[in-house]
Amino acid sequence: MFNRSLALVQIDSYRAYAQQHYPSLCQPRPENSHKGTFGTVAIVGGSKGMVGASVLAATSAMYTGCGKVLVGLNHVHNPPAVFHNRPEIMVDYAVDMVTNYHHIVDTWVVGCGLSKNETAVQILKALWNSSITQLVLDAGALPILAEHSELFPTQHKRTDLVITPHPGEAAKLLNVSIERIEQNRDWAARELASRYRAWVILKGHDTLISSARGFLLTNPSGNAGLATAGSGDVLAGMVGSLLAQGIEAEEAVPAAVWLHGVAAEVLVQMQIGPIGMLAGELAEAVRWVRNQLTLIVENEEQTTSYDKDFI
Ligand SMILES: NC(=O)C1=CN([C@@H]2O[C@H](COP(=O)(O)OP(=O)(O)OC[C@H]3O[C@@H](n4cnc5c(N)ncnc54)[C@H](O)[C@@H]3O)[C@@H](O)[C@H]2O)[C@@H](O)CC1
Ligand SMILES: Nc1ncnc2c1ncn2[C@@H]1O[C@H](COP(=O)(O)OP(=O)(O)O)[C@@H](O)[C@H]1O
Repeated sequence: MFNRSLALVQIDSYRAYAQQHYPSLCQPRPENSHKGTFGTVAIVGGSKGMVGASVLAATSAMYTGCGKVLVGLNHVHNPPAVFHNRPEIMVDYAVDMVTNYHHIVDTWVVGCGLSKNETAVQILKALWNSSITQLVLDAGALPILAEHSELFPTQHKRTDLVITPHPGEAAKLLNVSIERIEQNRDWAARELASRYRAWVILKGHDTLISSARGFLLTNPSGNAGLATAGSGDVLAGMVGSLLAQGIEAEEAVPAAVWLHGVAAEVLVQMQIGPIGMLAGELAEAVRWVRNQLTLIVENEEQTTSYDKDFI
């Protein structure tokens, strides 16, 4: 049993940091907003046995504040039971989603729980060669990119391409060892950014972010509680969500990584982790932090006292 006593969270320093670096995160919702105001994210993934990854990404996209989320499942026609307590999510077969829904989707997030097979390759190829403007490639999409480079011309015209490799995936993309990546993280992030003309989130302790032009940033937030199954899926959903909300990639990409790390820090402050922290708990903490950042605080010394009821 974890300690359910009232936890104190030092949210004010996070708010001050966000106001300086990620002001869009601090904007309260306009009174006249509607679900279309904050964009639609499509998650493509969830192959047999890994549907949970797509649910985690979709849930975190909604908790991060986008208006609508669709999930396109590879292989599984009927939404599995894991979707039953998430009726907010629109679920369809991935191939149908790519064909029929592209006009309503702002940001596509491909790869969470996606197994490598011919259908997955064709889905990614169709999206890569389409006119969609915002594409986030995570997890299962990355080995496809690495192994079928002939299908994915790097001279694309996409406005925002984001790739989110962990060191194992970066090693495959660059055809080097994981050790080489870990010893040369700056080089790896820049090389991938330049090769794919993409924003790169090179994950792990001290996550590195590279812009397509090679500008590097080391994310200051997070902890080892993030080393848990599905926390990368949560991050992918968050990146897609902030982009779909119309936040420029320059801000949205590092902001998502920072917010993800802050949510993990808040959970530790609440004595939920680092050991045993769950990706689903992380997604809920993201919602709480996101809302806290939008509050206007009159007394800067104030420390927000918060109960663990949001979990
Ligand atoms: N509930 C679910 O459905 C879940 C599905 N997941 C999905 O499972 C798929 C594959 O994930 P797996 O965990 O099996 O395999 P991964 O490809 O994530 O990891 C395979 C190997 O890569 C290396 N590696 C990973 N992270 C590293 C790091 N930070 N530093 C150094 N080496 C590292 C390790 O050797 C690791 O065993 C993804 O599509 C993912 O979305 C996972 O996210 C877990 C949860
Ligand atoms: N020791 C750590 N310190 C900080 N962040 C970590 C640590 N280990 C993992 N993370 C973060 O957790 C996430 C793990 O993502 P990933 O490896 O894709 O896992 P999964 O596939 O299970 O979702 C990444 O955002 C990564 O940066």
